[in-house]
Amino acid sequence: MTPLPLALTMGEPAGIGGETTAKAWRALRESGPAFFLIGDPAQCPDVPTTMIEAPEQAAAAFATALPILPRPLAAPLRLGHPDPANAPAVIGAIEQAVQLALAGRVGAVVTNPIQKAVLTAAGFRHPGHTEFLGELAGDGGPPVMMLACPGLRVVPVTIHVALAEALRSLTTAMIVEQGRIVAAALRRDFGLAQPRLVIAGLNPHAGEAGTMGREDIEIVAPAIAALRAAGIAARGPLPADTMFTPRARAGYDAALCMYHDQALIPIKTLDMDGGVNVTLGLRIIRTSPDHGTALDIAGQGLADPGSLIAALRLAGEMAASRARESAP
Ligand SMILES: NC(=O)c1ccc[n+]([C@@H]2O[C@H](COP(=O)([O-])OP(=O)(O)OC[C@H]3O[C@@H](n4cnc5c(N)ncnc54)[C@H](O)[C@@H]3O)[C@@H](O)[C@H]2O)c1
Ligand SMILES: N[C@H](C(=O)O)[C@H](O)COP(=O)(O)O
Repeated sequence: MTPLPLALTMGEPAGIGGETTAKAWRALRESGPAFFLIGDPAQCPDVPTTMIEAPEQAAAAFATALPILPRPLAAPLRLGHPDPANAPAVIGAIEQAVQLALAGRVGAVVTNPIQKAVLTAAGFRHPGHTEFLGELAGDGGPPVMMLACPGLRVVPVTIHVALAEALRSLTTAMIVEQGRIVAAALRRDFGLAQPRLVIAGLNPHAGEAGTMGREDIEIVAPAIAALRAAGIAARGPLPADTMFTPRARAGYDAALCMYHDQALIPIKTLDMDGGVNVTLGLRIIRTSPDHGTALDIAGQGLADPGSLIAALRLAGEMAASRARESAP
């Protein structure tokens, strides 16, 4: 059976998404996975494109041209210069991709990066895709952000909030709920029978026995005990400064971190061009490159497509694995 195509959203049209999409199509056109762009043909002027009316037409066209399900831009495309007038198309592409995934017409949603402040200025209420997707396709719990590259998976328990707010909002219950979602996803989608989780401490030296803050004793440690009581292999709180060394990384399958940059600095430093952002805890599969819109290099031919290619490949693998699981 031919796999379902992947829906790739336009992202911020003034960013590098069009360039990396075209480069990814060139890299994957023979091997797959087949995907189509929900976007405007002006985004990809350097590759052959073909307009499709439905996802079902994408696979047959993919080897010879990049299939595009058209969503025209309201304002002319100027690379490096986002126009809020295009925000409805950017948001609409995400909504359309999710609807197609919920209807079982695409295998997964892959998102190109959005320029968050531009969407916010246009009235978008969500700080990122993760939170928006939680609203569109949540599965009863919170959406969970996991970034993955060969040899490292990280999960920021608090995501797109100011650091002061992250510290205020962190609770034992959040860590436990996300730990459960991560363990279940690693079993289901990543083939790990008994995933090993580590939990970062919040404070320097994981609080140094309470002498550098009591959060690790009062918030983080009880979460680890609860996860262990639920049969999940979890340990910590670990001092965050040493838990990403090669030796330490060999001892776990995913690291839960207490705030955004604690998780994302190590993985982007290790593998900016190969890391993939996966949203767990949804009713659909969603992946994304780990980088942003890179407005500073848009239109210069410098954008590395590696992370988008990795995101498309991982989405294809996850979709194939779920299709096998649900086959009679
Ligand atoms: N999934 C997403 O939608 C997503 C992810 C991350 C950031 N963003 C958004 O992107 C915007 C810009 O964010 P930022 O500047 O912090 O990060 P960024 O990843 O866009 O850029 C950081 C630096 O890395 C470079 N870079 C990024 N991707 C590259 C690539 N593929 N090839 C070569 N160089 C690359 C850029 O030129 C820049 O110098 C913000 O609005 C942010 O919120 C969106
Ligand atoms: N926090 C992510 C990062 O820095 O890479 C990024 O902003 C993506 O978030 P969404 O997938 O929620 O848009």
